[in-house]
This record gives sequence, structure tokens and C-alpha cells, in this order.
Amino acid sequence: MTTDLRVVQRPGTRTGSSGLLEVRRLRKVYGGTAALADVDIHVGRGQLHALLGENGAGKSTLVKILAAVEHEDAGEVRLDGEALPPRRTPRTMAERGVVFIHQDLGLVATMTVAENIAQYAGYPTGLSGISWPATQARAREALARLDVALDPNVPVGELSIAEQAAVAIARALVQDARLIVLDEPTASLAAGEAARLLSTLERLREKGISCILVTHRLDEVLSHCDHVTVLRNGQVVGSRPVEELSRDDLIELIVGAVPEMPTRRSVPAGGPPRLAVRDLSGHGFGPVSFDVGPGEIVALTGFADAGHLALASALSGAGPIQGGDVQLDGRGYAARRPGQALSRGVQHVPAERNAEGLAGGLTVRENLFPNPRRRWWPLNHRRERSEADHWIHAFDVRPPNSNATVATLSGGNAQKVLVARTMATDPTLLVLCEPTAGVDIGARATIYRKLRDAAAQGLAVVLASSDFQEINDLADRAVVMRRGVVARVLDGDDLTIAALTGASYGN
Ligand SMILES: Nc1ncnc2c1ncn2[C@@H]1O[C@H](COP(=O)(O)OP(=O)(O)OP(=O)(O)O)[C@@H](O)[C@H]1O
Repeated sequence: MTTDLRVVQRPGTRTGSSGLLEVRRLRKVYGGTAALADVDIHVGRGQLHALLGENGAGKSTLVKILAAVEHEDAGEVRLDGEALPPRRTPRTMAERGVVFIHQDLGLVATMTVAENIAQYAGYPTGLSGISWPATQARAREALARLDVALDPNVPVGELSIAEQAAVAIARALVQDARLIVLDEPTASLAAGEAARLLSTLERLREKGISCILVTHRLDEVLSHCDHVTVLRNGQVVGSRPVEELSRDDLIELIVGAVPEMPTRRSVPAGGPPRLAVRDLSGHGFGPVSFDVGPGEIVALTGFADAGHLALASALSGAGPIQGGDVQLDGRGYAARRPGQALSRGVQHVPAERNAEGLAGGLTVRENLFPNPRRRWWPLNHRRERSEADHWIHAFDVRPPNSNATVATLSGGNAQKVLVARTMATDPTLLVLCEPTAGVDIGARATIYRKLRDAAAQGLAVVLASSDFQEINDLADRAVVMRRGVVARVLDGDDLTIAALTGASYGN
């Protein structure tokens, strides 16, 4: 069926027949490997166009070339019929109304909504300098175009993530955006928040503004996007209107075959808890109590500001604890620093992969074994290499080269290295924050299987995740948080995506 789908653009759908962006035979080679090999993409006016593909397929490379932070080796980019110069700059793109929104949204938390919206387009001025009433009015008007009512005087840091995303889109509107490119904006949003962001994008359709959405979340593509282009190994393997595709069609296009997802375990864990958390409180959460038994995978979840990620950080010594008690294997455990957590066998995948998790300038092997002396003394380089190869193979890290610098890996492949590192050390407790954010569906199935296998050996896992599908597939129990405290605990047949969504909203 994959070959049947190698059809580019069907005319006359709501994808819009008049083209805004034409990418023709685009090519980019890094060190002999073609990240993009003669890629053609057509984005219609007012079209919500999803760009999909497995990890390393070439999506970010394409986005970087559109943003003019990288340049193509060959090919052409046309916007509204105009061929853009090969040596264009980010300013060339901004002047033509191409705006980029990355996962971190690029907002300044301490500045108000109106100030953030004025950040790039400039502040309206009057006789005595900046006109604050005009700045606020323009922000209000841009938000109204998105049907979002927010006070322009509120600091952005006080808003929910979904509201912040609306501010980023409003900022694009005041820059007269014709094309907005969003690189995984929903990767760490819970279902309800992601849906709100996507409905905001849908509103741009009537205004003739086009969007390219890079995502690994297939359900949002099926329910919100008009057209989909799938890349594999730097080539377009399908470009079709969404209405012609099922979920399985999409998965087959992305990874070649529908991977088998592990099913949730039905037998509850026995024995005393490995982790017992009592009335724990810290920045943004508490008091919270829950247990994790041997072999159990317990999810902490909720909307972005629910406190579940802060709680997970505190459990791994990366965030402050203000009160309460934690026991690990029957002994008091109060990790004030990550080093203390590591010495008790607690391994952590932080949500901020680049800032806190990986050293981009070091190799995959060095990132897998940051302290080989602790593992092997005297140092045994051959063993280190062969173990690195084992983990690279087990997690299907691409390219499968332990000497590759982590900064040259695609986002999803870097994430696989981070998760592999936590499991390479025989941990007693894993604390995983958004472990599969940015990871494609094939690699996700691999990570889930590894976690299941490790849990079957008695490992305890805390899974802080906003991905309700992931929790539904993997967790034995879900602790749903709202405003820093436990709103509901779901397990067995009660643990469903609908129940997770309802509990996150406080139903
Ligand atoms: N600076 C670089 N040097 C060497 N190789 C690179 C560099 N940047 C990207 N690559 C390679 O180009 C290929 C495409 O990477 P890209 O980041 O575009 O993938 P992606 O589709 O965005 O993946 P992901 O879903 O994991 O983010 C990968 O094989 C990657 O390792």
C-alpha cells in the first residue's frame, strides 16, 4: 500500500489548490548522508499541512532550510511563485511572512502578553515614545482573531502552556505571517491542551494563512490537519489529503509496518512498595502521596502546570523538596542533588533533553557511559565500545555509530540515547519525564517493550508523561494531578484515555 500512496497533491480538496510554498528537488547532505534527497513539497494557501516521518527522516533539516539557518545543497524554494535566493537569511523569510514557532515557543515569561506580541513586529509609537494603549489594543486584536480572550497585561509566565502557544501564534499574526511553521509544538502537551492549540491553528485556515506542523502525534493529524507529507530517509514517501488516510495507513507510511505495541499488564504488583511517597511537597506540587511496587509502572500526569513534572524532578534530586517523606526500598530517601539519587540507583530522564540530559558535543558512547571508571576499573575501552554497540542496537539508534557526536543526531535518536543510558546501569528506580517526546512510533514501541521487560525484573518506574495514549498503553496505575495535588488515581479498566482527560479537567 505504501507505493499506492506515492501520489503528490490531489487537486480540488480543501487543501486549497493555489500554492503558497513550493519546495522542489531539495537536497541536503551531511558528511556523505543525504538528510534530504530531492524532496518536493507543495503547501496550499490556508492549508494545515502535517510533516511526518520517523526519527532522522529529515523533518528538522527541512524546517531549518525553510528558516534559512541551513542552506540547501541543491533544489529550490518558491514562496507565492517567487524563487527565493539560495543564500537567503532568516530576515529574508521573516520579511516574506514565514514565521517559526518552536517547542519552547520563544516567549519571555516575565514580559506581558502585549510586550511578547510586540517583540518582533515592534511597538506602536506616539508623540512621546511607545504607546502602551496601542500596544495592548494590537495584542487584544491579534488574540481576538484567534478567538482567544486574554488580558494583555498579564505576564506570560502566569499563563497555561496552551495560552502561551496562543500568544506565540498571535505574535506571528502581527508579523503578517502567511506561513507559520510549528516544530512539535504539542510534544509535551496533554490531549486537551494540544486540541486547544490545534483548534487555534484551524482558525487561521479561513484567513488564508498556511501552517506546517511537525509532529509525531498521529491522532492530532487525523483530526485537525488537511494534508500530510511523510518523509522517510530524506525522501517523500507519500503526500495526501488527510481524509484519504487511516491511522494504520499513516503508520505504515512512517515506519513501513504497524509495530506491535505491548499490552498493559493485568496482574497487580505484590510485595512492599519500592518507592513510598508520603505528603511530599516542593515547588509547584504537594502534598502528594503514592507508592510504586516492584515491577510497577506508575504514571504521574495532568496538564502542563499540574505539578507532575516538578514532582518527578524532585524525586530524582533535580528539584527542591520542601516537606514530607520518601522511602526507597524501606530506607529514607531524600535526594537533594542528582548525585545522591544516582548513588541510590535512581536514574532520571529529564524533560529538558538538551539542557539537562545530554552533552551535545560528546559522542553517543560518552553520553551512554558518562562515568566509565565507575563501571569498569581498570578502564576497558573495548568493553565500553561493545556495550555501547549493544545499547545502540537495542534502542535502534540511527546512525548506529557510537562515535557519532550527539549534536548531529536527530531529536528522536538523541532521546533514545538518553533513555538507553538510564537502563544501562541496573537502576532500582527509573524516573522518566516525557521519555518518548519527539520519538517516532516504531522507536516508541521499542522503548515500551524495554520498560516492560525491565519492570518484569522488579524495576520500579515513575513515568511523568502528558501523553495519555502512552499512559494507557504502558502504565499500571496513573496518578492524575491538578494544581499540584492528586486529583484522581486510575488503574485497571478505569485507566482509559477518556478518564485521564476527564480527571485532568477536574471531572
Ligand atoms: N549537523 C549535522 N551533522 C550531521 N548529520 C546531521 C546533522 N543534522 C542532521 N543530521 C542527520 O540528518 C538526518 C536527518 O535529521 P533530522 O534532524 O532532519 O531528522 P528528523 O526527521 O527531524 O528527526 P526527529 O523526528 O528525530 O527529530 C539524520 O540522519 C541526522 O543524523
